[in-house]
Amino acid sequence: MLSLTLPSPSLHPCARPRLSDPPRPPLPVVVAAAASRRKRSEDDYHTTIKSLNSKGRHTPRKSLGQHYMLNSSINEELSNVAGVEEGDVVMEIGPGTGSLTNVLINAGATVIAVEKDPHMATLVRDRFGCTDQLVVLQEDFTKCHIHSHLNSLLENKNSVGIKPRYAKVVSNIPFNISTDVVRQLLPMGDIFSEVVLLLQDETASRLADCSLRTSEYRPINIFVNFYSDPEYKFKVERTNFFPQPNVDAAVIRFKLKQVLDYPPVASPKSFFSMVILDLHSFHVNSAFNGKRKMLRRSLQHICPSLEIEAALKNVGLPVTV
Ligand SMILES: C[S@@+](CC[C@H](N)C(=O)[O-])C[C@H]1O[C@@H](n2cnc3c(N)ncnc32)[C@H](O)[C@@H]1O
Repeated sequence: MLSLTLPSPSLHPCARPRLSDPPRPPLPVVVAAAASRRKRSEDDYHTTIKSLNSKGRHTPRKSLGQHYMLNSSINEELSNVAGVEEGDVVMEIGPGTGSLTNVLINAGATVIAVEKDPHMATLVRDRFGCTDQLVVLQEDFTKCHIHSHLNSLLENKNSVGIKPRYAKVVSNIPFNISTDVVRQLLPMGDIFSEVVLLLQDETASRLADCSLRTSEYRPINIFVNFYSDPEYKFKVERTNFFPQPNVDAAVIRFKLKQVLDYPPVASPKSFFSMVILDLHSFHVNSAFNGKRKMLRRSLQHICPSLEIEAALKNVGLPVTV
């Protein structure tokens, strides 16, 4: 005969002690924290599909880049690449069914998850209902006030003495907001130490592997290298997602620089106005506009050619460069 054994209530993370329970000796802080967190099991193909089929909506939304991760070892790797550990604060963009969220929580992090789709926000909230390790914000990340959300969480951690000085970002993001995410997060070295993203493979290589003085080096590379040290970590085949996208993905890590480590420019704003026209779209102007033009001509909208020539001489470049 099949017999089902219910887990002991005292093992459940939400279980409260009963009056009839015998008194327990106090646990050391680290052990107590780990014990209060029962490891939730890994997500695989079946759990992800089951979770998507729950609550009556089945079809992933293309407009929101909903390609769900089916391979929990890739989620583990994402967390490892960011070195997520007990007490960390991690921001996750687009938790979806919560498969990566689960890994981050199991690693001991407090997760602040920003999900645009109200259906998925409810799903992930319900999944982790009783934990204090998760805050779900139903918001569009590209319009989110990250500093205000993060600062209060980091301050709370600080007050109990286990504040990591910086938070981390670990996310499998919709490919269509990659540029927005990079533009928004990389200048935030004051609150994040690293940003680990699962992006379209081609985008990840373009952001991490381009070297100066090659034709692939674009304005966005100047931006990325100004604010961070990027590193392409590994490729993720498209077969790991549901529904399967038309392209492969890859994990990239950006180690964010502190303000003191930025290249020495008078102000980042005026520097970027010289090399890039529009930081929102990375449309080019200025130095990148017309690579065959002389700089003294293409930068004329910033200051007179004579001043540009003097500046070029000052750094040892020919005035016709
Ligand atoms: C590629 S799926 C990843 C889901 C989940 N993290 C996983 O690995 O299976 C992207 C998720 O981001 C959400 N999303 C799309 N656009 C968003 C935005 N602008 N802000 C926040 N979340 C967004 C989608 O609803 C979806 O849940």
